[in-house]
Amino acid sequence: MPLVTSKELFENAYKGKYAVGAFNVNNMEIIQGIVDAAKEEGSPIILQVSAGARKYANPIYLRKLVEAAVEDTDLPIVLHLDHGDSFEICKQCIDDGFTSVMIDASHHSFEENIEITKKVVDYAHSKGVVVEAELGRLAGVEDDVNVSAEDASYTNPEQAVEFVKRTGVDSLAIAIGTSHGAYKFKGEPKLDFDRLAKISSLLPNFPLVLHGASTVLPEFVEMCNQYGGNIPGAQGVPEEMLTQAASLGVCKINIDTDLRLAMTAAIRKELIENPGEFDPRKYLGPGRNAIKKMVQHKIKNVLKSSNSI
Ligand SMILES: O=C(CO)COP(=O)(O)O
Ligand SMILES: O=C[C@H](O)COP(=O)(O)O
Ligand SMILES: [Zn+2]
Ligand SMILES: [Zn+2]
Repeated sequence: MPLVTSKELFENAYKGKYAVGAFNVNNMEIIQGIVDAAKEEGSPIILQVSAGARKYANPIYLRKLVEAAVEDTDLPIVLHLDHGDSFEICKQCIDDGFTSVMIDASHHSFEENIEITKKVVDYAHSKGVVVEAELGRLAGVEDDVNVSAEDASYTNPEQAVEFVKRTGVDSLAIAIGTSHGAYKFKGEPKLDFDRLAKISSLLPNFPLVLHGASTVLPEFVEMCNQYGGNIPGAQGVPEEMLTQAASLGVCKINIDTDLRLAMTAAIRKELIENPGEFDPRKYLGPGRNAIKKMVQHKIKNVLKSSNSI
């Protein structure tokens, strides 16, 4: 099966009250770990590429690796641009064969966000590609720009309706208290579920997207710290909150930090326990396994998208 768009995946997810995982990819082992997990769970999957990933791995390599995953597994896989910050990068990815792009003009004014998003939607739709946009601002580090928690603002439900109507966008990332990275909450984790329910009720049958949705699993933070790491006070979104969000119209849940932590923890352990080892396969292999196990757990127990293809 060729790469797919997320249209049908989101329709099914919306009806089934589950979410499709969108995982960030940067190299072969990460792609293989995620895709193996999805294959075992019989789940569709979104592989997303950030501007940073394009810079690190070279866009051609990533695209070819994802094509290899499609050929190898026959799974419904979406190739998605994460946080595209201009029409130009979105167009580049659309022309390169991506089936989905995100235009993140959330740092612009409401009117400018609409204008930029609409331009991407018009081009993408003419090529059969779907578009995700963002309204509201997430706290934390995003797009290489530091947005302080005070500056972050949650999505306005009425504006969300107007935004979707005027842009024709296919899905919308909303801000309800999540943030990118490993330090999401200072005290008790808290998301604005009333706001999510309101947005969802005003936009029936419309897929919402949750960014900054890593849980920062204590198991991996502890393993990193045990084997020479220094990641104190890291905290993410509790898994039950993600499942709850999926039942309220969130059809796409973005996870990157949990991949980073799982892989790093496994590699740290391997290198410390086997100081004489210098074959990269001996530590990248366990890194890939750790990703597979973590993603399989997310798909099965948190996002609940198993056996949905
Ligand atoms: O939203 C994300 C990518 O767009 C990833 O969020 P995390 O940092 O919580 O994994
Ligand atoms: O949204 C942020 C993702 O985690 C991607 O991060 P990155 O820009 O460092 O690749
Ligand atoms: Zn953003
Ligand atoms: Zn994001």
